[in-house]
Amino acid sequence: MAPLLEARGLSRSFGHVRALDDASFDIDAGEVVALIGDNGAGKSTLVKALTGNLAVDAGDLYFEGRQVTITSPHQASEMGMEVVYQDLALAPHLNPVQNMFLGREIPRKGLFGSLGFMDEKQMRAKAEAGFADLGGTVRSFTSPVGSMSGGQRQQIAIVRAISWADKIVFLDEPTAALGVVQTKNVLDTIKRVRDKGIAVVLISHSMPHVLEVADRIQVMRLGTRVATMPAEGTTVEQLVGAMTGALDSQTVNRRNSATLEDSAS
Ligand SMILES: Nc1ncnc2c1ncn2[C@@H]1O[C@H](COP(=O)(O)OP(=O)(O)OP(=O)(O)O)[C@@H](O)[C@H]1O
Repeated sequence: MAPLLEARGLSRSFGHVRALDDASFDIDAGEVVALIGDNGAGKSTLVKALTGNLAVDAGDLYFEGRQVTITSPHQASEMGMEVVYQDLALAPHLNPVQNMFLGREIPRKGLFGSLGFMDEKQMRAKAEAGFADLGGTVRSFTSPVGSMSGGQRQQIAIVRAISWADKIVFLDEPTAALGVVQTKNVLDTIKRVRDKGIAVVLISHSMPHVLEVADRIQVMRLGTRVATMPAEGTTVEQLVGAMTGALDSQTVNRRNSATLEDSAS
């Protein structure tokens, strides 16, 4: 069966920097694929190219087996794909329900048709169902999200994304700057998203998190995919080796061990 989303030979340069250099990618429905690579390897650029946020110089995209051109984030949304960026793009003064429907309010039908108001009751019910479904730990639907913890905000952003995306959610460093308990909650949320049949693309620098939650790992180096491996049976040392190019040498040298320490902390 064809992958849900596949990229072949994507290239994109910024001046003399080849951010993507013949890069490939693929993900199946209901699969968690981690995208790893050193700083500047091209992970964010690849996600932008896959979700209509960046035009490529060359390469082809296939969605559910059909060749497609995705020219805007709106088009990606319509196809069932959402991106959760590191800044989460939540409005801090609004509550989780209002954030979930920001820009997508459900109009209330009145005697004279849509009056342009949000149907608060309907939105709240949908939001609560979304959170209950994912077993999230968000306790208040009425407090501003700015008053909530980083882990809760991350979960709100994920629930918002999957409320609108039924095919693929892209998460850019969702556990960065989170504590142990909050990280666990977010990783559990990712697993439940996968269990709903929604594919998850996870950009992460944390190898332990990647190994815990991903089904498959795609390694990028210098703008291209250099390795794809199943998470099961793969070690942090092998991932670091693939990222740095040391895998073939079978030796994890001192520098890699240091990188390992950094990423595991
Ligand atoms: N808009 C841009 N203008 C110029 N150069 C860019 C632009 N976007 C990305 N690049 C360059 O492309 C390369 C790949 O960047 P990208 O952000 O995709 O890497 P990354 O793997 O996501 O890195 P990180 O882990 O640090 O976020 C880098 O050398 C970066 O400086």
